[in-house]
Amino acid sequence: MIRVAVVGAAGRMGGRIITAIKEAEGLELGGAIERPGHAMLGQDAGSLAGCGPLEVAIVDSLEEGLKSADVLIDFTFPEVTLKNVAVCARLGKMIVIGSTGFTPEQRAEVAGHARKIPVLLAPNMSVGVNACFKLLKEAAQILGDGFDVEIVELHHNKKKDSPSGTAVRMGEVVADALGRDYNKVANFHREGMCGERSKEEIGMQTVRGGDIVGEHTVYFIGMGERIEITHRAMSRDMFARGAVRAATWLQGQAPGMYDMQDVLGLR
Ligand SMILES: NC(=O)C1=CN([C@@H]2O[C@H](COP(=O)(O)OP(=O)(O)OC[C@H]3O[C@@H](n4cnc5c(N)ncnc54)[C@H](OP(=O)(O)O)[C@@H]3O)[C@@H](O)[C@H]2O)C=CC1
Ligand SMILES: O=C(O)C1=N[C@H](C(=O)O)C[C@H](O)C1
Repeated sequence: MIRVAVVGAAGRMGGRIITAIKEAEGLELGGAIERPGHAMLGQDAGSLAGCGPLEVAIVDSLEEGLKSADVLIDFTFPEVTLKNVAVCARLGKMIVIGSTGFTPEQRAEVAGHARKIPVLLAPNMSVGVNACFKLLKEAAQILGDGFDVEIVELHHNKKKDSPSGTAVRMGEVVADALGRDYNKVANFHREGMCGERSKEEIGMQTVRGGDIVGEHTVYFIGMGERIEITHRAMSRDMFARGAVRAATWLQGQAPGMYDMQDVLGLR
């Protein structure tokens, strides 16, 4: 039995992940962690998630929450995850990271800890989005420099980071395939007399509102024709199932950085 702890247990993703653990074969919830002072501390994590009591109370100490766990699933925020991955490295526990919004420096810090433990970091755990990454690479290679690339993402009004981690990865995949540096060609802002569009830039647009789970469209816009590759998430459950699949896949892996492309055999 693989014992999984969940940090951010009372969050939108935390509850879905706890339910996915309960529904999965060969896994059980080993710990549930929330931030100090959280109103749900002491509550049964399963009851709070809506999947029935699991006899695991939500605690505010990561060390305590990890005592009966082999692997941690972390869907929180970069600053929180950085502290958590350091604790996991110290305790020799594996970690699956779904948090988004990392700077390149923060990603490098996570990778430093991956010298000691297996770390899976993926901005999107869904099979569909990971298939899209492959489709985008191929589309960019076929279409080349003759098509302008624009990326639009839509999310709920509670999302804190922008653009989404998925949109950033889509931009990186397309930029790589076109031989460009994403950090140099991403254009996040057009306003006023900003001039004609450059050939190299990749436009990154963000929409926030209501309860949209997550939608991403990459436009390849040519002269007289346009290709759109879109992924729409209808619920958070496939992200949660992806995270649980990743936690299972990590068992027995050597220390290092992995992502969902490894889990799904898409490398
Ligand atoms: N990789 C993927 O497939 C997906 C990634 N995500 C990402 O997951 C992250 C979380 O998203 P979501 O669930 O919607 O966000 P939520 O805000 O609903 O959940 C985050 C939870 O973490 C808690 N938290 C904050 N600080 C700490 C701390 N120090 N220790 C423990 N828990 C803490 C929050 O508590 P409080 O609210 O009280 O601050 C909250 O309950 C985001 O970065 C999002 O982009 C989301 C969906 C899919
Ligand atoms: O915050 C969210 O909700 C989501 N975040 C991820 C991201 O930033 O890409 C994945 C998904 O789109 C939902």
